[in-house]
Amino acid sequence: MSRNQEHANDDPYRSSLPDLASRIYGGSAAYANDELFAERENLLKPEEPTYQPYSFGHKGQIYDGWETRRRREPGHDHAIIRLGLPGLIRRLVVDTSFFKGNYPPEVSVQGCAVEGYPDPAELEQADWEEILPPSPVEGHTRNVFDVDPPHRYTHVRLCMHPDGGIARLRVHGEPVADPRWISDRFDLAALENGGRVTGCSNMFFSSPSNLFAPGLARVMGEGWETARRRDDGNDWVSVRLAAAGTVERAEVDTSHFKGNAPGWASLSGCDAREADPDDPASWRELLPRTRLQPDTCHRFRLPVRTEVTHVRLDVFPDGGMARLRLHGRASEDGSRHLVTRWFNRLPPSQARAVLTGEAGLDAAAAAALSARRPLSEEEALPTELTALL
Ligand SMILES: NC(=O)NC(NC(N)=O)C(=O)[O-]
Repeated sequence: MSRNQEHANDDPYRSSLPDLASRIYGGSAAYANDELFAERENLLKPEEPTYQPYSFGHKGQIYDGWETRRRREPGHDHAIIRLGLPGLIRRLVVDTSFFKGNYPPEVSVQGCAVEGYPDPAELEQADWEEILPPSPVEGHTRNVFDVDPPHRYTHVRLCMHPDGGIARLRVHGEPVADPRWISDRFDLAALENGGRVTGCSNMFFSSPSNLFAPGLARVMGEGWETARRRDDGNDWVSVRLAAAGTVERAEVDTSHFKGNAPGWASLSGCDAREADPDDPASWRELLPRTRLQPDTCHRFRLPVRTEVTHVRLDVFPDGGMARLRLHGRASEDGSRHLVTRWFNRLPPSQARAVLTGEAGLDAAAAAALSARRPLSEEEALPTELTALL
């Protein structure tokens, strides 16, 4: 774990991972033991925090964050967040912007993974695992912590030692889909299914990860937008699919981009199981250069159907796009990858709950299968797991 109180932009890889807790992806501030001064929901707002000096409500100065009262008893304050995208957490940003005389001297973060829809009282009883031990933070600062916990979490708990206020909590990480919710044909590029941006020519105005976010973009800022190009090249983004598979249909959505949609787009694919994605010769055209309209969701059936692990979108010459959907089917080894990646990363308590619940194993058999992890992606799946799909 490393700590950096300057700025997250030193390592674009981790900060460009999606914020698993963001309200944009359905994150929810399920509980806080106290929020007298400012509400816990502010923690998950996608926009940067703001502050207006000398603005007083009934409880005190108004802050854009989560703020508890001054503690007069021993202990600490905590909030529980349900991740919109459960996954592997790689970077925490504890943003104390504008909290100067009232930030917590230390914070800690734990994670848990639970089946179903627990209420706050049930969540308090979950098996919480340490992600960040109590660690000092500065006021009015983006406090960045790189972390590598081994498990896929559905919830995180943020603790302030002993009390205070935090503007935003960002939980950057790699979403890991629950394969029980993946159907035969699905969006192989969607973040929620495990698609991940691997490269991009330009992200001046907004992040390419937005292309693969759930739902529709509400405004231009929720898409991917490049700067105006002043050379002969073209902009592009590449994505590693959630699983190896065949893309059958693409949705190329330029909604909200009216004066800045690309004129044309093309798609190409690469199979990293047998070729190097860094070698331009490894890429094969899936959709030829095709004219686009501004502010339009285009749907294309792909003329070339071949198994790929990566897809690249080229836009000509530049511009912005709201969403890119790549609907298709996982290959046999791709399906196996989706199941093993999920199952191997479940904390032991959730693995046992899955196996004794839906899979119907007794406690001893569940413990034995759980202990066989990590399962190899090369071998056939145990029947108890295929039965869940
Ligand atoms: N001026 C303050 O910010 N005071 C208090 N906080 C709010 N929100 O008024 C406090 O005690 O932390």
